[in-house]
Amino acid sequence: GCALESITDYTLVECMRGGEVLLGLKKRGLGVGKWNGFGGKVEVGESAYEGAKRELREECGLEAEDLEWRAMLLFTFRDSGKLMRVHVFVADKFKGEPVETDEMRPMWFHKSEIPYADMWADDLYWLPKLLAGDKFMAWFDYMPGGEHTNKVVDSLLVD
Ligand SMILES: Nc1nc(SCCc2ccccc2)c2[nH]cnc2n1
Repeated sequence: GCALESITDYTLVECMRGGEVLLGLKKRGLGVGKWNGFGGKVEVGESAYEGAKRELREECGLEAEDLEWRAMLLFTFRDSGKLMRVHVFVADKFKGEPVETDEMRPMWFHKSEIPYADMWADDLYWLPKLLAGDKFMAWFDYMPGGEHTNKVVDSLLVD
């Protein structure tokens, strides 16, 4: 096995409105060409909560009133030895309309029409749980070929 070099904290915000979820088409960087929630690295000196609000604002201009923490996703990448710890929040109160930026092209999708074929492969395993209102932790282990095995998806009984 390879030693895991380092852990990096990221955020991911799923904005919900009347049965729809706001996704953005990533225009550059990690996950380019995939639809995803809004997020990025947690910066030194900020909390995951503050980082989530900042990334949402930077990536589509939405100002979330309050975010609810709902999941923690661990991604291990065997080829690089990197470990991503992603803090997932849901927002259903926000000001403004989403706008396209050079990072993301935002679009509302009905919960029954999520474009999983154009998203990270693991999203199929955990996004439905999030949309169902669950709180959970999950670990996805990515092999060099890009395949992943879902090691653990564990519902949390926290409130
Ligand atoms: N949905 C989803 N998101 C990510 S990274 C999310 C955090 C991030 C990182 C960098 C830029 C923007 C957002 C994933 N990684 C592996 N599977 C994944 N699924």
